[in-house]
Amino acid sequence: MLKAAIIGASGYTGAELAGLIHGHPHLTLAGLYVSNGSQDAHKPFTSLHPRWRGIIDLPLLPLDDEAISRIHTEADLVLLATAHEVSHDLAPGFLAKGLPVFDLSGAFRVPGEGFYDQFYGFHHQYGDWLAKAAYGLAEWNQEAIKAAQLIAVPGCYPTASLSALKPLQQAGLVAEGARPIISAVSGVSGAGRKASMNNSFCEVSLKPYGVFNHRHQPEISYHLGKQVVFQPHLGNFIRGILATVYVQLKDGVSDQQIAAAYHQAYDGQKIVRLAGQWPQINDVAGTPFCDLHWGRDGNQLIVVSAIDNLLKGAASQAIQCINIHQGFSPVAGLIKE
Ligand SMILES: NC(=O)C1=CN([C@@H]2O[C@H](COP(=O)(O)OP(=O)(O)OC[C@H]3O[C@@H](n4cnc5c(N)ncnc54)[C@H](OP(=O)(O)O)[C@@H]3O)[C@@H](O)[C@H]2O)C=CC1
Ligand SMILES: CC(=O)N[C@@H](CCC(=O)OP(=O)(O)O)C(=O)O
Repeated sequence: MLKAAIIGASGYTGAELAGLIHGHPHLTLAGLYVSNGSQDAHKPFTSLHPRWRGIIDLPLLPLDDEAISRIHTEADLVLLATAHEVSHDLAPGFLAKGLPVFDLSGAFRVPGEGFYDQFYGFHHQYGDWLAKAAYGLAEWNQEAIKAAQLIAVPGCYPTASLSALKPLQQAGLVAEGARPIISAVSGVSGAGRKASMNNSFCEVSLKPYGVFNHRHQPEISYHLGKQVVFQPHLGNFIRGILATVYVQLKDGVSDQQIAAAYHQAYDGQKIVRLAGQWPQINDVAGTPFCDLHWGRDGNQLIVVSAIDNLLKGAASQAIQCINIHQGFSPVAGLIKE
């Protein structure tokens, strides 16, 4: 069994990771950590996440110097379920000790001079690690994930969007001049567990946000190799993302070419399902799946992609990355085989 330490374990994605690792055939928990000074330090994990009561009876430990030394000596791998700047600051220390790091934040996803200053509001200090990190889009980057010590698990909207778009782009079916348009709705858990006015129950209402300035637009464009228009919306539900993607096809693209692109990409991949009907959030919430379906009218293609933002959009994709990195079955701990 490999011992996995989770930093940020009281948060929404951290708690999902704890549950997945607890049930994983080859992984065991090597500590659940929160910030040094967290108001939740030393509380039982289950006092915040009672659905794990009687199952994961571990305390939330403060990440002080002693805890960091303990992780260095006792853990086999580290999961960072922390904010971007926190991951940026923490990852290099664990990497320097030789530990593999799986980071759920955006801190190591997109290389490029000035990218973090512009889209994340901080100056990136670790260009060497940024350049070496593998982008953990599990169905697409297996060789890089296997080889890297640092895996940057993609954002939730990028996972839904890239899963829909990459087969078409790889097959060369997308019209040259036109930008694919992604209109996506996320549940409120996408904003994390910390209280804010935006995610308070009485304030949440279906609405757009981040118009022309959301950091996932450049993440999607960079990893697709083509500029996209990306528009997120906040929905009044807890978990899940539904992304509707509008793609202009090249002249002459046949139905068979579209189907072949998706089948070539995903046949044999158990997590991405070609649903055969329009996906809906209820079919994927609480699961590691990404469901896809498409329809066309002439050169206009619409692809719909549905995921659970906390799972395929974060925690279960991190487990897929660990599985690939360690040579386990790619779906170990996620789907019964
Ligand atoms: N929510 C989602 O759907 C997705 C989130 N992500 C990314 O994953 C990361 C985690 O997101 P999410 O789970 O939603 O966030 P939450 O806000 O729910 O949780 C953040 C966690 O980090 C802990 N934390 C904060 N500061 C530190 C610190 N200095 N050292 C150690 N632990 C710290 C918090 O506990 P405390 O403050 O008590 O210390 C808490 O456990 C973020 O980078 C997010 O962008 C990625 C994809 C999807
Ligand atoms: C609803 C909501 O607020 N969603 C988050 C996306 C969360 C996510 O994917 O995480 P990364 O920040 O790690 O990329 C947002 O739009 O910022």
